[in-house]
Amino acid sequence: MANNGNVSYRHQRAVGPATVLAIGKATPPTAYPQSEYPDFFFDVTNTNHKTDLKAKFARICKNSGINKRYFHCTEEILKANPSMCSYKDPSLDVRQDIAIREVPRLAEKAAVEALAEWGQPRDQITHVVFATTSGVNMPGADLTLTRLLGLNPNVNRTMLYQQGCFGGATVLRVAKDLAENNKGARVLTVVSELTCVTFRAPNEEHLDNLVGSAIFGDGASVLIIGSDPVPEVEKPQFEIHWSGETILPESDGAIEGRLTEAGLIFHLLKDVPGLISRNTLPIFNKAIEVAGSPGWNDLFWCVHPGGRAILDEVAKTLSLKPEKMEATREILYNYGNMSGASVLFVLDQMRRRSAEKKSSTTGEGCEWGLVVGFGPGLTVEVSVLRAIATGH
Ligand SMILES: CC(=O)CC(=O)SCCNC(=O)CCNC(=O)[C@H](O)C(C)(C)COP(=O)(O)OP(=O)(O)OC[C@H]1O[C@@H](n2cnc3c(N)ncnc32)[C@H](O)[C@@H]1OP(=O)(O)O
Repeated sequence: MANNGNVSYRHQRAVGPATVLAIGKATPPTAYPQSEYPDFFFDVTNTNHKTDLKAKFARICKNSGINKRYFHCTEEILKANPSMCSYKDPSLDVRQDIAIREVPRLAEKAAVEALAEWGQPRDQITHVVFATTSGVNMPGADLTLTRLLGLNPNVNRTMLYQQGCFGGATVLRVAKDLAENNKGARVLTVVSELTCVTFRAPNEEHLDNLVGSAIFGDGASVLIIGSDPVPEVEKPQFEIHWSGETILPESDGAIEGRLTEAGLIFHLLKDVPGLISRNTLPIFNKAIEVAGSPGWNDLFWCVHPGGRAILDEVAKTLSLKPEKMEATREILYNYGNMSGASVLFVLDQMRRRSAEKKSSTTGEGCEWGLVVGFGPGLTVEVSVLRAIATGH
């Protein structure tokens, strides 16, 4: 009897590792140049009289490594919702109204791109894993997206709210387990983030909010993940060989968010870059064992572009060559920090750069690479990916 049970379990599982079969991404249509953002931000929040604060904000924007960001909340939307433009007026209802409607819509845009690349019928999607830190409701954004896309109502859904910025790596971990443990599974893996929940006026007493206002942006990314790709039909981009997460020591309160009547209020300690760079070696070392522990510069790197200083510190600690962070810095430059969606934009950038440069693998010539997310906890979440040979 026991043997029969084992055999039946084995048949339910896939043979090979989970693979990334397609990647789609989306932003709202309106881009805001970072050089013009201080004027926009202080105008729309009626705070131009705070000249010192504005000068400091302009300095932070200039040093952010960001060229532009995309926002759903245009001047018109913000002016129509003045409570969002105050520092802490009650505004949760207004913010929730926007997030509940727009988070799945932005995800839909990214999903349509991913589904087109994948090229298979939508009813072959067996699972949806959806993460967002932007709003919360029942039933969740996963159900709305399932309806918007016309997926099978029997699709197995997992909704992850309030993961913060490590959500992009969490969805990879969850999708990997689903794909490998359910033969034939095709997992629509989604992160969609909007700053409508955090946008607020600047305040001298809350300088970490000022930093957030200089770096956060809107975006959604969707991956299709499955094991045992159908030869000649599905085109795997990366294999996922290991995923895990850790809580960094002595990091309580370093990144926090609290959902309040005034929306989501963020707190960031100044030492976030130091805390991350000083404490991530153990999880990186553990992760790369699966790849035979190659050198840091032998890997390709997809890091959550949380802030320029974090990337600088991580690169310095690991003595990474400048090119190792280029894909990550390009996403920071072109989109800012889109919370959990960002690191999956970086993964897309990695394969695009590899194609443009005719690299021998989808990881710019490297066989192995890391996807690194971090966020509240401080939590660091890592996946080890194996790139696919391109034939060049
Ligand atoms: C949401 C999630 O779950 C996950 C996330 O991604 S959370 C976001 C994580 N990102 C961060 O924490 C940002 C890390 N910081 C940075 O990248 C850089 O500080 C920056 C790009 C924002 C600015 O860089 P910079 O201008 O070169 O220099 P830096 O000295 O660091 O900061 C500029 C000013 O902001 C202040 N500042 C920076 N971080 C601050 C913080 N967390 N709280 C309060 N003040 C802060 C500095 O004290 C400094 O003030 P002065 O000008 O008065 O000296």
